[in-house]
Amino acid sequence: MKHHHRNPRARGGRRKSAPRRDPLIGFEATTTIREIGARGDGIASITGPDGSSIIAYVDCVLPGDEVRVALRQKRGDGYGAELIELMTRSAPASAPRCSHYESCGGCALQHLDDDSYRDWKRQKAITAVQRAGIDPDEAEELVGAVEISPPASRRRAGFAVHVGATGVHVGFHGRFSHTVVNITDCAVLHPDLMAFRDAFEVFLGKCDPDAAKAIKEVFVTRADNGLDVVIHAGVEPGLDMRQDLADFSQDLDLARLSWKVGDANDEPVAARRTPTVAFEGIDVPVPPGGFLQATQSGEASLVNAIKTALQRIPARHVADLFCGIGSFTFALALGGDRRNVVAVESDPRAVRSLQYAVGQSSSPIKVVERDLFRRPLDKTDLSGLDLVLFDPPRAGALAQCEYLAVDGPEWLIAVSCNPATFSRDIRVLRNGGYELKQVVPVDQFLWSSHLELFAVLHRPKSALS
Ligand SMILES: C[S@@+](CC[C@H](N)C(=O)[O-])C[C@H]1O[C@@H](n2cnc3c(N)ncnc32)[C@H](O)[C@@H]1O
Repeated sequence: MKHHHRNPRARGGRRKSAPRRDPLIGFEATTTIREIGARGDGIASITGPDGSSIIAYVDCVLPGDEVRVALRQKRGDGYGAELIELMTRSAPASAPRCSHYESCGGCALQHLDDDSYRDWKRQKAITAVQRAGIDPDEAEELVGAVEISPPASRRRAGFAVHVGATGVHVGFHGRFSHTVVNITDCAVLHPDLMAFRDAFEVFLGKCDPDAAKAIKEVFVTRADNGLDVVIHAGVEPGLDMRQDLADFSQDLDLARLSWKVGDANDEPVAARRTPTVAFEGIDVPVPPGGFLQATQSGEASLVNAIKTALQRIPARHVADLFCGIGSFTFALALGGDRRNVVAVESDPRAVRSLQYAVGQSSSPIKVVERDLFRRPLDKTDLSGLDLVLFDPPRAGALAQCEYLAVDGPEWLIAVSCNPATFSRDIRVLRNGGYELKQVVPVDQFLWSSHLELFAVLHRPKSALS
């Protein structure tokens, strides 16, 4: 299959402007893609000018593709390389699902057909399980089918903003550049987020350009009762901007719009109603920019997996660690039977939101503000628990897992957004006698290389004696 498709966006190998410190930047070569790597890009070896072998990471390619590439930036043990020419396509590729695929850096795997994509994600989960020390056949058996969120379902996004001589740009950063690509269509974001983006671009075009230039990013979360928007800017908004934003919020019926400068707390500029999400029918206020699972269907997959696991876990006393505003807390406390839950979280605003919802609903939940990296639950805290669920940020929960490995309860549920730290943490728990019983891969970041993992672990009481 010959293509000879010259990439129109490739910038060629001889750029005059920026001084080149690394002589390999800009070096061009022809090669064949070996495999798709963990970040979703193609991996190939090229021969450098001195005959040495260099690893190149190339976007939007398939294994077996013959390509001409130019090295653009140092990346780990190799170089991020730009596709200059797709000389031979190895297999039919899926047509791009949006008009920005080649220029926008948001998706890495749109060009895979649906089956290859599903296999790639499942294999990523299997690899993570193997890296926890489990042999390939067992890993293959443990990992279930991938639960993939549908297109147009992502409910939170951060748009980069650039206002300058080239006009107003609201979108995502391009591949190998700091340019903001004005995304006019997107196959992954919920239509409400895209409608906001379009309106915000028009709004900025009408604002005083100097005031608009201060805006760097805008984060949008789709709560159950409207959008929660946080604008990140270099300076405080002036009076005119405040008034314009209040009008804009009213026109778009936004739930809340806040403004944030640096690390300062976000200041609500238009708080028309408190954004809320419902967990097990209980409305929980969402703090500005607060964490939610990226899609509603991903959240539902995780909650279903928890409820299914609870059917065979005889738990009365449960801890929900890194609980956020309670995506799983209410399911643990109220799903099927009532259980006593201790919910632990370090973000004070998330703690206050959850506390408020617990108070309103008289749920059997105690909310504790605590930094679990510095002060993991210890032997005393863990005694009396039947089940601990932990859902840490990307860094994982190493310190907590070290305590669990020694003094943890019979059952654990691990939820992870980072397969690398998942493998490390599960390895620690297995060394403590836990057995991995089940892994469900949940894909909330369609066509990206990200993957969420849900796992159930069990340590028979006899293993401790
Ligand atoms: C991946 S989110 C999960 C939140 C919640 N389980 C959910 O599904 O909505 C990770 C949570 O860990 C919290 N977190 C981060 N570092 C923490 C720490 N050192 N101690 C306790 N919680 C922390 C974050 O604020 C965030 O709410």
